Amino acid sequence: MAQFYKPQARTAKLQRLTDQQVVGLDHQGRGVVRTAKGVKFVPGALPDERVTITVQGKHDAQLERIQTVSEQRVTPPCAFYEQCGGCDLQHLALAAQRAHKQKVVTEMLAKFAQVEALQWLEPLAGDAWHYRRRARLAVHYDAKRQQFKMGFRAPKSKRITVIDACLVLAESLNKLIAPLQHLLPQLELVKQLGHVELIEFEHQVVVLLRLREWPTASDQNHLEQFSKTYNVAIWCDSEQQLAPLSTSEPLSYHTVGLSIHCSPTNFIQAHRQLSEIMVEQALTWLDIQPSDKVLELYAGSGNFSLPMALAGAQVTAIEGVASMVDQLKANAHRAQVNLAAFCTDLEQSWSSQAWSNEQYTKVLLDPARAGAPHAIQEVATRQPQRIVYVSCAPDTLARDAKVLKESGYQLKQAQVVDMFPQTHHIEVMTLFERE
Ligand SMILES: C[S@@+](CC[C@H](N)C(=O)[O-])C[C@H]1O[C@@H](n2cnc3c(N)ncnc32)[C@H](O)[C@@H]1O
Repeated sequence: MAQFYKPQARTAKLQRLTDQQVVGLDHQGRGVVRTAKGVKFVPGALPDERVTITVQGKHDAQLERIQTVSEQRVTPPCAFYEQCGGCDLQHLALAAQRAHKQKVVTEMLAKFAQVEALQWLEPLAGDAWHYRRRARLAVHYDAKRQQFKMGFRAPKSKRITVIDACLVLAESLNKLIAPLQHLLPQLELVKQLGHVELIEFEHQVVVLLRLREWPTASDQNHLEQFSKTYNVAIWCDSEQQLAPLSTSEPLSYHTVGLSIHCSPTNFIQAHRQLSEIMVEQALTWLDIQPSDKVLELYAGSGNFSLPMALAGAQVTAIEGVASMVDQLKANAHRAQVNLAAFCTDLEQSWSSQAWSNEQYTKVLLDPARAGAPHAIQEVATRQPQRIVYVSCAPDTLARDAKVLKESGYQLKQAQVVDMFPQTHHIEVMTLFERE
């Protein structure tokens, strides 16, 4: 029989390093340690601490022991903190979290764009606990063992950390977790459940079940009962349809000056207080006048565009998801404001888009984490007076800020929005003006 050479499986050697100095925090909230063998990133470690670490790869290391504890270290109050991948900065005092976020943005702007803000405003801050109005819970059902798991993913893993409460979720959502853990394994649909979303709207809390098929009559009865007991609307999103199982109040969220109707699958800003405060700040920075023609990019269902139109500007809103553009148009019609909305992929050439030939005085953009690599070039060539760029990723903001700087814009103001307390995620607003 032919024999083949089989290389031995390589087992990574774990190296333990004691008494290491933590010199900073990176943009993912990990402690930075400079060892003789290069920089290592250590989740859980804080600047000014001396620590023992186990090196786990070229750049990764695990925190084993803290010899000297930072004055900024606090005890994480969440029982699942060690296993859950959700909040990775609970061990850092809140003021230090905010200062760290501002530092990360400052450094990225300097390093990648050679841009410095003329003025940093104090972070926009709200509740630091029970603030999140939307959560997606991962689920897994092991049919053999009849074991159901629902929770958040563990750090850097597909493993689910089962939870019965979450300290950053709005109370209206938090109180549903334990009852859902009890209900869902009893239903037939548990075998085909993709995930569960909990969303707090203005007048209605929604439990959204992602399924392959519509629930059976028996499951519908159980869910109906749950809906009455906990005063929530159950929505199902199957391959065939997205609809509430029974009656649901119209779904809406409040922004400056009006309520915006939306669907449970539409994007809404995470923090239940800060979304509206952030919109107010954008309106102030843009200094909206009735003579303004404003272009809003990545507009969602109109969180910024509708208040700008209510303030009297002529607004053109662009969004890539058709259902959100439909919502935006319906909301504009309801509010009787001067607003045009178009469904366009902003990362494709704008040359065939009639709306792009208009002259705009001001631009607001709020892209997803990928930023706006193409759109920012298009904006820069049009030379609006003011640009407000809202970002949830400082690295792509810095990349796009470089384009604005090279096109004659100055970064006048910047402000961290503490949209995701207890996590390393950063939201920041910036105001650019033509020099
Ligand atoms: C961070 S959300 C902001 C939504 C809105 N500004 C708000 O406050 O609710 C980003 C939005 O950009 C949209 N989007 C992402 N990539 C896009 C693209 N290439 N073209 C157009 N829209 C896009 C998403 O669908 C999402 O609605």
